Amino acid sequence: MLVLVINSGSSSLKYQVRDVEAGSVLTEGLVEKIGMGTGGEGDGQIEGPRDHAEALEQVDAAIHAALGDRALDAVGHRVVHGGERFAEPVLVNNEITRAIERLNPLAPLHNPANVLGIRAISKKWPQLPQVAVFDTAFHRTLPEHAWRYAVPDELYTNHGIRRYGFHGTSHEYVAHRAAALLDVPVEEFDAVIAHLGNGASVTAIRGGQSIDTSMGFTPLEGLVMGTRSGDLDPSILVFLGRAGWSPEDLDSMLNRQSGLKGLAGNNDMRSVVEAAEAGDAKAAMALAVASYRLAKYIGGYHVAVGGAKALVFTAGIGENSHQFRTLVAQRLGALGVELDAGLNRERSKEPRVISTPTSALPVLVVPTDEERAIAEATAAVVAQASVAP
Ligand SMILES: Nc1ncnc2c1ncn2[C@@H]1O[C@H](COP(=O)(O)OP(=O)(O)O)[C@@H](O)[C@H]1O
Ligand SMILES: CC(=O)OP(=O)(O)O
Ligand SMILES: [Mg+2]
Repeated sequence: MLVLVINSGSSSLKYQVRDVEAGSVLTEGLVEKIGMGTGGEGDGQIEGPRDHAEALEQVDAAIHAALGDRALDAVGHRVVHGGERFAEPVLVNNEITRAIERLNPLAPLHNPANVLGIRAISKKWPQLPQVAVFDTAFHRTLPEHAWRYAVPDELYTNHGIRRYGFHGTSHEYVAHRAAALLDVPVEEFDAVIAHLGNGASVTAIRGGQSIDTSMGFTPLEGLVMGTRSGDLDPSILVFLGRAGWSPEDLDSMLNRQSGLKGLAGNNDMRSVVEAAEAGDAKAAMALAVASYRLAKYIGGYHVAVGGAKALVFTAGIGENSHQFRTLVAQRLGALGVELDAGLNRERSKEPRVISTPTSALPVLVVPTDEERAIAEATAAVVAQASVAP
C-alpha cells in the first residue's frame, strides 16, 4: 500500500510517501513558510505557498516523479491532540474532522494546521481514504492518579483540563523496538523512554503501556525543550499577568522564548553543546538544567513503573547527542546506571545498547520513526475498513 504521510505544522508541511509492505520511503520533503512568502527544501525545491491547499499542489508535483505509474492508496496524518475521544487511529470523515477541530484550542500550535491539511486533501483527492493518527492516543492508558491535576473538579469536567500527553506515536513505536532488542515481550516491558527532539517528553512504560508522561494538558509541561520552558511554578504566570503581561505574551515567552533558547540563546542542541565545550557558561548551565530535570523525571518514573528494566533515548537529541546522554547518565548513579563510553559515542542508525554489562539497567538508543508508524497504522485502518460490512 502506498501511503502519503503528512505532518502539518502551522507554517510547514512535512511529507513522506511510503510503500508499507516494502518498508521503503519513495520520497520525502518539507514545504516551509506556508503563508509567508518563499522557502522550502526536499526532493523538489519548493517556493512559499499561500496556504495548505497550495502547499499540497507543490507536494503533488514533487511526488509525481517518485510515484511513476503507481498511485497513492491512502493518506495518514499526524494529529497532535485527540482529546479523550481518540484512543486509536481513525478513518477520517466530516464528523471526525469537526471533532478534531473542536480540540484546536487545546493545541493551538498544532491542531489547526492538522485540520487544514485534512481538509485540503479531502478537497484535492476526495476519493483517497485518510487516517488520523493521534499523538495523545498511546497515553489513553494513564491511570487517573497520573492524569488528574490537583485543581477543582469543574476544570476537568467543564474544560477538559487534565494531562493528555504527546509524542505517543513515537513512544509506542520505540517501546516495541526496545522490547524486541532486549528480547522481552512488549506486554512485559517496563521502561522509561526519553523522546528528546525540539519538543521533548519522557514516558513511564509498564507492561508495554504508557502509565505516566511528562507533557500534560499541552505539549509545554515537563522537560526543558528547544524553546519551551517545561515545568515551572504556575504562580510565575499569575505574577506576570498582574504585571501586565497578556495571555499572548505569556504564551510566546513559554513556548517560543524559553528552554535552551531562553537559557543559552540557542534552541539547537548541537550549538549549545559546542558553545559549552568552548567555555560558554550560559550554555553549560542550560545543559545542566536540562539534564538535571530529565534525570529527576527518570528517577520518578523508575519508581512509577516499579523498577524500569531499561532506559531508552530517542529523537534528534536522544539519538545523536552522546554528550547530553552522558550528562544525564552521570546524574543517575543512584540507579546504578553506567554508560559504556565507547558504545555511547558510536554512531549508528540501528537500535543499540550503550551501557556496560554491569549497569543496573540497560541504557538503549532506539531511533524513532513516527512517519513509518503513521504509515503502518494508516494501512492497517484502511485494510480493516475495506473488509468491514
Ligand atoms: N548530531 C547531533 N548532535 C546533537 N544534537 C542533534 C544532532 N542532530 C540533531 N540534534 C538535535 O535534535 C534536535 C531536533 O530533534 P528532532 O527530533 O529532529 O526534532 P523535531 O522532530 O521535534 O523537530 C535539535 O535540538 C538538534 O540540535
Ligand atoms: C507535541 C510536540 O511537542 O510535537 P513536536 O515535538 O513535534 O513539537
Ligand atoms: Mg518531533
